Amino acid sequence: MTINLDNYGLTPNFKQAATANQGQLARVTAQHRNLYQIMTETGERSATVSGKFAYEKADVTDFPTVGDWVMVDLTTTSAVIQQVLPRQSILAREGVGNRSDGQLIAANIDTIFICMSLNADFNVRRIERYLTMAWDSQATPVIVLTKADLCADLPEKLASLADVSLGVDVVTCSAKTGVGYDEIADYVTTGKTVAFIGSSGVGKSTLINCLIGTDVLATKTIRADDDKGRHATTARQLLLLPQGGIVIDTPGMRELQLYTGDLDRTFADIAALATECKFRNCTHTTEPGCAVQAALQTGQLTADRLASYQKLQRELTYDGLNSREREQEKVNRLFGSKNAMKHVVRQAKAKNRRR
Ligand SMILES: Nc1nc2c(ncn2[C@@H]2O[C@H](COP(=O)(O)OP(=O)(O)OP(=O)(O)O)[C@@H](O)[C@H]2O)c(=O)[nH]1
Ligand SMILES: [Zn+2]
Repeated sequence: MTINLDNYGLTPNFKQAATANQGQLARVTAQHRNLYQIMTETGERSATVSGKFAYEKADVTDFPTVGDWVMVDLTTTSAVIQQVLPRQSILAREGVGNRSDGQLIAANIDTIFICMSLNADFNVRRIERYLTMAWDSQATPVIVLTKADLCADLPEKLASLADVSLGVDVVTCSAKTGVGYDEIADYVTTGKTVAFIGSSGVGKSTLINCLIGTDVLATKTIRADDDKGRHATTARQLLLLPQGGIVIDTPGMRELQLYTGDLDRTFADIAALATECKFRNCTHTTEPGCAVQAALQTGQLTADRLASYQKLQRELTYDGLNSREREQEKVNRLFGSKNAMKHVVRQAKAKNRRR
């Protein structure tokens, strides 16, 4: 059996990168802890990483994830992954517990569909968070508004989104009426890899099933009283669509949290205003000559959007820092710097002595 890896998203860039390495090219289609499923030119295989690889790679982000292009040794009884080719895009989430490193969700995605339903789930601020993450992954985001059939005020919702979507395509769809599905399918052409993110129950499985043409993924009716029942999809998957195109759908994809983000891209309006501020390190709070505050006064910028920007900025500053650095960052935020804090502490002590 010969598999045409082009259908699995192989591009000239990855082919080129592969020539510099030994072994066969393959794409990771699933991951179950340390065991990987890979698609090679001769079919699907199970694989593990080489001992050398595991020994040399310190960071979890160095290990393969679904969507990665890898170099494998297929001459041994069980296939061995020796190298991960440089990624064109990578989606990651915040580390669990006290691990500060990220957890990889998927690699080499072309388009990320940010799904949000037009009824209860609709939340412009949440779209902002997803957009920040999507831009940071290097994949192109597309906003998909689902369940249009349940929405009575579409023009208002679209208007409220306009300030946030900034150049991002917005597709409105409904599984009930079929509207918008062709538009979504247009992004998923042969060799293109896509992923769907968004809250539980917004209709991601419904969309994917529609693209596949069968009910490969079980859609779930949400029951508020049964939290466990909602996470029925367990295996990591990379699915080839019958009409061409690839969908990556992993459990991690479904519960994305903000890990890193390209704030200036998501908030291009605020970034542009900030260049007009008098001080280059302006925090846009109380500084004189602040263009962001000025825009707030004129109504050009809403207080909600600025608050959302500042909240994300705080989260991003804390991300990637260890606990001591986080503490330092809090001190900086409260007192400006450690010296300033010492100054405050000295003053307080002096004041106590005077009493
Ligand atoms: N009215 C309406 N219902 C929809 C639409 N799309 C999906 N649903 C329903 O919404 C429910 C949840 O859909 P799913 O596709 O399972 O949602 P999901 O985003 O995959 O959920 P998770 O797997 O938990 O992440 C199901 O009962 C679907 O039938 C739509 O366009 N209109
Ligand atoms: Zn400012």
